[in-house]
Amino acid sequence: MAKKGILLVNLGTPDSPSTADVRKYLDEFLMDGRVIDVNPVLRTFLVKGIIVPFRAPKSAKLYKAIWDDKTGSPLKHYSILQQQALQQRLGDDYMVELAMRYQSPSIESALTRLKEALVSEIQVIALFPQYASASTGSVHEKVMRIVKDWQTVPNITFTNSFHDNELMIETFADNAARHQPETYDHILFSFHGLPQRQLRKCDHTGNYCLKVDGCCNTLNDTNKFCYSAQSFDTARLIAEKMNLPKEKYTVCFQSRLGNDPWVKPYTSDIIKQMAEEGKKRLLVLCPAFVADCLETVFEVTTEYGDEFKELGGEHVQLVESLNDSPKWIDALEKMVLEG
Ligand SMILES: C=CC1=C(C)c2cc3[nH]c(cc4nc(cc5[nH]c(cc1n2)c(C)c5CCC(=O)O)C(CCC(=O)O)=C4C)c(C)c3C=C
Ligand SMILES: [Fe+2]
Ligand SMILES: [Fe+2]
Repeated sequence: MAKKGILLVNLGTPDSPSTADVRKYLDEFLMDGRVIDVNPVLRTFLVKGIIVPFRAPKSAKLYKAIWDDKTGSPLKHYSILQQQALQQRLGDDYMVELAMRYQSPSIESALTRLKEALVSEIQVIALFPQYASASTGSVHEKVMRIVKDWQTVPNITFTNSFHDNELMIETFADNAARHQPETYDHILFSFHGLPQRQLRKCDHTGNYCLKVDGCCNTLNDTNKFCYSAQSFDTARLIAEKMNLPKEKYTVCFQSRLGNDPWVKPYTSDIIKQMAEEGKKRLLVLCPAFVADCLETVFEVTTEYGDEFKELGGEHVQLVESLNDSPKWIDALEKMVLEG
């Protein structure tokens, strides 16, 4: 019997923390028209002329700080563990491949392996809980661009988002519980940021996102594909699971790039506000990521940790991501079995 193919795709990471490899990674990532969504001439000028030359040496230092001698990039390491654990769970009727949207292993190589194994169908799971054109949308576009040249295109399904997946929500809550949240002054749900322009572009009505007061603080039929609305909803569900009252947590957005306005509130502003309010200990969950990576390990623990201490705070504690927690693998298994 033909196997069913599963393609797990995460964002990607440099092949090594050398400046040359980080430059190559940033170049491929930021030249994606769904990431830096301006016209191609301006994008080429901004990315190749300004952002990459200045950012690559700085980012290489950050990657060196999180690079493990044996396992390399945390993002790739945990992604491999997730793929292996899911393959083991699903058994021989399935073939689970891992790809990265940028750098390696490439989506093209993973799809070729599935094609050569003559899988009966392919389920693509972009490993981003909340939908954004710059993440999930880009993975789906890339897959479609590759298979359009195949003579035989098998049945392919795409998982658009899984921001409210129950087992995923439980895993984040379980991970937080191990840190005794009651011993912290406040809990932050810090999501990866996105330019505001990209939220507006995903609003098919053109008059809701960032136009109506509190537009995306709750999820509804109009904003159900909005990255910000899905993020607020993920945070609400984890908070409910943790029995957190509303006043005990704040949703915020980290990792800005460039000078355009990004989704608010910014994590850096909230860190400052927390210090001004005399809060000393912060517990931070990052539910936009299914694996620990530069944005969690370095940005939250080191950058925000140092910033908070300089402002009078005492400690910023990161809650580890889903990584290879058995319950998260249960969640992936269920996504596959329920199609
Ligand atoms: C959670 C999903 C992600 C979205 C949406 C996203 C959008 C987005 N990102 C940038 C710029 C950068 N992101 C970087 C790292 C990074 N981003 C994500 C996920 C999303 N990005 C992950 C998982 C990572 C970590 C990768 C790793 O190797 O650990 C970086 C590189 C790091 C750095 O140089 O600081 C950049 C740059 C933009 C512009 C954007 C939306 C427009
Ligand atoms: Fe990013
Ligand atoms: Fe929105």
